[in-house]
Amino acid sequence: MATSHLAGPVLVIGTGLLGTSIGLGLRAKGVGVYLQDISPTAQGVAQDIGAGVVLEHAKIAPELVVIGAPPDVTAALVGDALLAYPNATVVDIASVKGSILDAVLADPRLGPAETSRYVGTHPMAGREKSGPAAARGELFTAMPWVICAHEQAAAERVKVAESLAIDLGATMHRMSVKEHDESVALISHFPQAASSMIASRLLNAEGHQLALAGNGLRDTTRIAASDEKLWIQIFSHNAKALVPILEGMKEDLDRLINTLQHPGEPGALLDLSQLMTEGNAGKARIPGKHGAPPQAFALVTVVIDDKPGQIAALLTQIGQAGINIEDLRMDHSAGHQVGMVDVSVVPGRRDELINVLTFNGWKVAQ
Ligand SMILES: NC(=O)c1ccc[n+]([C@@H]2O[C@H](COP(=O)([O-])OP(=O)(O)OC[C@H]3O[C@@H](n4cnc5c(N)ncnc54)[C@H](O)[C@@H]3O)[C@@H](O)[C@H]2O)c1
Ligand SMILES: O=C(O)C(=O)C[C@]1(C(=O)O)C=C[C@@H](O)C=C1
Repeated sequence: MATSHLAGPVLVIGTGLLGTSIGLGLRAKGVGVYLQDISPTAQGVAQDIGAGVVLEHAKIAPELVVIGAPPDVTAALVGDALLAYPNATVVDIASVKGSILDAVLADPRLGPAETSRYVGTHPMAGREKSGPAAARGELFTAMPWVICAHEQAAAERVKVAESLAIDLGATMHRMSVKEHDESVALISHFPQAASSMIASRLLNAEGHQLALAGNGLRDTTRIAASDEKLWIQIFSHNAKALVPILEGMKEDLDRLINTLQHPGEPGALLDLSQLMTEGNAGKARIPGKHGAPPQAFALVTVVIDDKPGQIAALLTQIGQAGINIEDLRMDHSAGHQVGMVDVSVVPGRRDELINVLTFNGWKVAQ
């Protein structure tokens, strides 16, 4: 078993999607994990799938307590844990950081001895699903994990918080709560708002319109399926940072509407072209895997028969050729017994992959 930086045990309070994923990841590293949730079902399911053992009694001395509950109860749970476990480091993983730090520091039950053991953190990994059954131990691998140590946090406590991120295979980013909240407003909270707004346009769509839905719509609305209860808390806690970004979007939208109201006027096409090229440039700035510079992978589309064993056979073939798959996605062609598999590889291996697959009888769409 891989060695861990944390000695454990770790107590996870709030065993939903994130808390259970943390438990699974730590168990895979051999770290002892206790689980606690206000919902007996949530903690029972987390235990059943191997994320740790349900805490039956309060007599434990955890090295680390992770609060994995929703943002609106997080600060109170941080305070409770700092008092209940006087030697433990306590971290939270909520999607907003400033409002929680303010509430922890204002908690009348806590003095400097307690608050110095608290470190706010935020793993930038998740899913549009919630609850322990959706948890994945690998969720954090190569994903960013933000550490927002406040000014009075003790250095050794920050180190424990960082060990959690490292043990789960995440890449660490240190920043202040203000930098964090402004950053996630742009790269997480705004995309969620935009995706929800796009999907809400579909409420009155006709069946025949929706039947034409392709990847464009699916790509832009995946996170519209996210948990409403969680996101009303995230939006309201980070409203100050989110509003200026929405104002900017409003300006762009007004400009686009204006242009499209008079598409034949001089300059209109240039305006549209600018919208697209600015979007292209923004998209190209999103880093690749492991925070590496953006890298455009080459896409090879393989048409496969829609029958058992085809994908496994395709992947085996690619593996035997020694070519690493960077990304994979599959679509079914409506009404046809075929599937389209998009295989992403580094551009230098694209031609070789096409040759190997074609030689072995696979149908490559070019
Ligand atoms: N979902 C994501 O993609 C994501 C990503 C990063 C961080 N986060 C943050 O992680 C936290 C958990 O999110 P999630 O998606 O795992 O939510 P979730 O709904 O799947 O799980 C939350 C769990 O907390 C429990 N809980 C609620 N109140 C509690 C209390 N008082 N005591 C103990 N347990 C309590 C619930 O019963 C539930 O099991 C949130 O703060 C969220 O902002 C979420
Ligand atoms: O992948 C997703 O489903 C997510 O929305 C995850 C995501 C994100 O925006 O990247 C959402 C909220 C969390 O606070 C962190 C991660």
